[in-house]
Amino acid sequence: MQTETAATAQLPQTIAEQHEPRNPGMELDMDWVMTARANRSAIERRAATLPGRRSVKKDYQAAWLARAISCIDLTTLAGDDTEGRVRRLCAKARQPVRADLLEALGMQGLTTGAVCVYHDMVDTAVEALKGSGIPVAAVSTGFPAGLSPFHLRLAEIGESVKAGAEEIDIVITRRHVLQGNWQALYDEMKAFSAACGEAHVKAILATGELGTLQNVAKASLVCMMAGADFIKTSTGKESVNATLPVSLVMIRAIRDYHQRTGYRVGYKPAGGISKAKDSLVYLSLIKEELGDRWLRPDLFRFGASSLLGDIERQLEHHVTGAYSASWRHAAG
Ligand SMILES: O=C[C@H](O)COP(=O)(O)O
Repeated sequence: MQTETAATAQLPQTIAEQHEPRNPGMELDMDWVMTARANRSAIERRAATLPGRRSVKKDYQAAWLARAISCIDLTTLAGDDTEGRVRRLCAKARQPVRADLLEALGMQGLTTGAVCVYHDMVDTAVEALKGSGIPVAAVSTGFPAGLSPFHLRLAEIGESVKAGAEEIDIVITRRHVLQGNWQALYDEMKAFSAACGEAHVKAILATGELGTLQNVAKASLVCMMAGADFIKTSTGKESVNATLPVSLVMIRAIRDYHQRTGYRVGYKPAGGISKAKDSLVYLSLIKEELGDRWLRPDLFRFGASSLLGDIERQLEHHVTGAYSASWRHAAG
C-alpha cells in the first residue's frame, strides 16, 4: 500500500469527475449464476490473514485515512433523526476533519463521499449540502426490511430522486434469494434500476440474512446483471452486517463481472465499521483483489455512522501526538 503520499491521497474524485461508464446490466445468465461458487473455508482462511498484516504507518497511514474519509457515505438512519441532526451531519461531511489538522496534513478540500439518510430527510440534506458537490444518498424501497408493496417501493425511489437524491440505496427481497428465485430478484432489481434513472443505484443484499456465502455470490451477480451501480453488504440493521468473508465473495463477484463484461461495479461494505484500522483493512483488501481503480469514491464507499470520528482522532494524533476524547467527535 505504500505507493501514495499524503499529498496524492488528498484528491477525492466524485462520481461526476471520474466518468466511469455506468453498468448497463445484461440479460439474466442463469448458467453463470448457477456456476457461482463460494468455498467457505478457503474464504475464511484468506479473510483471517487480512487484519494481521503489517499496517501502513505515519504519512502513508494519514493519506490512506484521508482516502477512507473520501469514501464514506456519512450515514444517519435512526428513527429519531431530526433536521438539526442531519444538518450537523452535512456540515461534518463538508468539513470532516478540523481545518487546522487538514492544513497541517496538506489535505484541504477533503469531504466525505456522500451523506446517506432516510427519504424524508433528503430535502434537508440536499439543502444543507448545496454547492458542496457532495451527493445525497437515500435509502428507499421500504428500508430496512424491503417488504412494503412493490408499487410503493418504486414510488419511494421516484420521490427520493425528485427530492434531489443522486444515489439510491435499495434493499432486495431476501426471500427471492432464499427460495432461489433468481428471475424474481433480477426483475425486481431491474425495475428498481429503471426507477432510479440518472441516480446511481446501490443494491443492498442484507448478506446477514441470505443464509450462505454461495447465495451472496449468486445474488451479487444477479444484481449486477440487472444494472446495479454498486452492491452493498447490509442495511446496518441485520444482526450480522459487513464482514471480511462476505466482502471477499462480493468483491470477487465484482471482479468476475468486470472480466466478463468490461463494466466496473462499485462495492459498499456497511454496518458496524467504526474503527480507523478496520477501514485500512478494507482498503487494502480492495487494492489487492480489485486494484487501485476501485479505491475511489465512484467505486468504493463505506456505509458508516461512526467511522469518521475514529479516523479524525487518528489524524489528530498524527498531527499533534495526542489523542482527543471520543466524545469530541460525536458527529460522525
Ligand atoms: O448503510 C449504513 C449503515 O446503516 C451504517 O451502519 P453503522 O451505523 O453500523 O455504521
